[in-house]
Amino acid sequence: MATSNKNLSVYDKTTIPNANQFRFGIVVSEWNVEITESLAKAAHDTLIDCGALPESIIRWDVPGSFELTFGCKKMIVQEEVDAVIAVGSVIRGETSHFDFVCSASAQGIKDLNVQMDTPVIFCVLTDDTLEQARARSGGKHGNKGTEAAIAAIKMASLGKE
Ligand SMILES: Nc1c(NC[C@H](O)[C@H](O)[C@H](O)CO)[nH]c(=O)[nH]c1=O
Ligand SMILES: CC(=O)[C@@H](O)COP(=O)(O)O
Repeated sequence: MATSNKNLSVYDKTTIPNANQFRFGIVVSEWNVEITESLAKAAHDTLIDCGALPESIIRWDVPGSFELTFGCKKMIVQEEVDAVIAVGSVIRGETSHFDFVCSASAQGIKDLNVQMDTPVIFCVLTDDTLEQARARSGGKHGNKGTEAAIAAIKMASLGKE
């Protein structure tokens, strides 16, 4: 199912564990800051809406999506968090750099989920245009930050019911 058929901001709180028992990390890329700030705000606000305490949400910023892997790993090691949300926006340019940044960030975050015991949520938009990114960070398709926050709560509670 494509994003166009599933609004990223729709969730049913009755199906989501209370987030008040968990600590969350949010690691945010500074590239395409208009997009990443919208994603990060939606993630933060959704965590709060689902019961997370403001003092239980820790935010760090990194230069770009390539650095998300290191930032999330350091967050897991240094802070006692129950889940980390990796926030980025990669937008295609003139060269193949887009492919390498997308692949590296996706593979790096996947590797953290294999190697570490703390879930890392992939909240990285990989778009061909700024219009596509805007549509998925608070536009017509909702906000991927909201989707990521819900995933973070569900993964933090996995096996703890
Ligand atoms: N072009 C984008 C980048 N590029 C920067 C890399 O992520 C990285 O910071 C740099 O190569 C130094 O290691 N990053 C994004 O997040 N989004 C882009 O569109
Ligand atoms: C995703 C990127 O790294 C890209 O935006 C950089 O642009 P370009 O490929 O034109 O150098």
